[in-house]
Amino acid sequence: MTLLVDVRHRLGDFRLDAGFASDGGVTALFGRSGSGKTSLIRAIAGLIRPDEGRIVLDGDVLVDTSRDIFVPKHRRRFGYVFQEARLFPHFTVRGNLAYGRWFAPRDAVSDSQDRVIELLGIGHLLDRRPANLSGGERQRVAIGRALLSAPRLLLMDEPLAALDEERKAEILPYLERLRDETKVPIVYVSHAVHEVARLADRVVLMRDGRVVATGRVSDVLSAPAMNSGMDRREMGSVLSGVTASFDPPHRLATVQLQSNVLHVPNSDVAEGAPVRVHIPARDVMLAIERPSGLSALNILDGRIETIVEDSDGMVTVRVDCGGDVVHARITGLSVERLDLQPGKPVFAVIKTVALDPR
Ligand SMILES: Nc1ncnc2c1ncn2[C@@H]1O[C@H](COP(=O)(O)OP(=O)(O)OP(=O)(O)O)[C@@H](O)[C@H]1O
Repeated sequence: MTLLVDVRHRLGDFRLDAGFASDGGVTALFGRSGSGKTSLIRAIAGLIRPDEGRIVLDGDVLVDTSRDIFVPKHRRRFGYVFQEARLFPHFTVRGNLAYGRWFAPRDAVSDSQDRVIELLGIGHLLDRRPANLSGGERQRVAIGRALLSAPRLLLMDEPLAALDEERKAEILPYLERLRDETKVPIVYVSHAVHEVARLADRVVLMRDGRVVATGRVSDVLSAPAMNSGMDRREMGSVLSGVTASFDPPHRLATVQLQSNVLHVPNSDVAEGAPVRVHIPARDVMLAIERPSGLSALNILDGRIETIVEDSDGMVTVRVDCGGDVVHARITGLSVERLDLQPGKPVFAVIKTVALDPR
């Protein structure tokens, strides 16, 4: 699968001038409110006809303004999941799913209904109407309906934004299964760094209608790329590892990184499963001696690579912990007091609660 997007479009005073390429998996359009994520995904969906540009999926030209090509929305065969589920209130869940299926072309190879129902855990809800579902359940049905239309591409615009934290946590594992167990490529709009860190393969970071960075999650969500488009408080590091063991009584997984291990809470992931851990830089402290008597479970030894001063008086320190890069946001005063400088060995103390398993 190859998706090429390159569009320019004016909306009142706002100018969208953005492009990216994706070769499958989950591509997150990420950025602050008003950066143009929704406008860009609407252009991909065919809900906006761009002033200029091209959109090509697997060689199929959907938009090419120079040749006056614009394939209308209903002929693109994309699934769309919005912030709110938009189910048909008078249909049961079964009826809503059947509606999705009805749109699938006869010759389309789609996941079977049973498979989709199982994947999203909605088998016990089939006879209910949307009014009798929780927000998270409604959203799972909306995703099921979109999947059953055999989409070539699934577009998801802040699908979790309307849900409370508990519902978000409930639905995220289903989105992970969707990513891992179906072949449908996904473009996923979000302004929540944790969600993107967990779900996305690639990130397209947007600001003021433009793409300011694009690449692997671990590269784009780390400082300093984040500086260019995100709230500094959200800066962090994304580390990839493998679950080495799981301790059910304490609900703690041990994650093997390149040369360190991390203890990650609230995770019932299987041993051997790949995991991705997002560590907000503000939740990392630095020490020049190995601390003892601390409640923090994760203390990694490393060496300072760079120290970057931010305009707000805070400092971002990049620490190489045996091949994994961890960023710490600390005060300039701490840098002076501890005499921190590139090359100096340090210990990165990570509040365990800050870790989020993939
Ligand atoms: N039809 C329109 N006419 C004029 N301005 C518009 C129109 N649609 C969007 N905009 C403006 O374009 C900018 C980008 O909006 P967009 O919804 O794409 O951003 P976003 O990154 O998705 O934001 P959010 O996370 O808040 O949804 C905003 O400033 C918005 O006010």
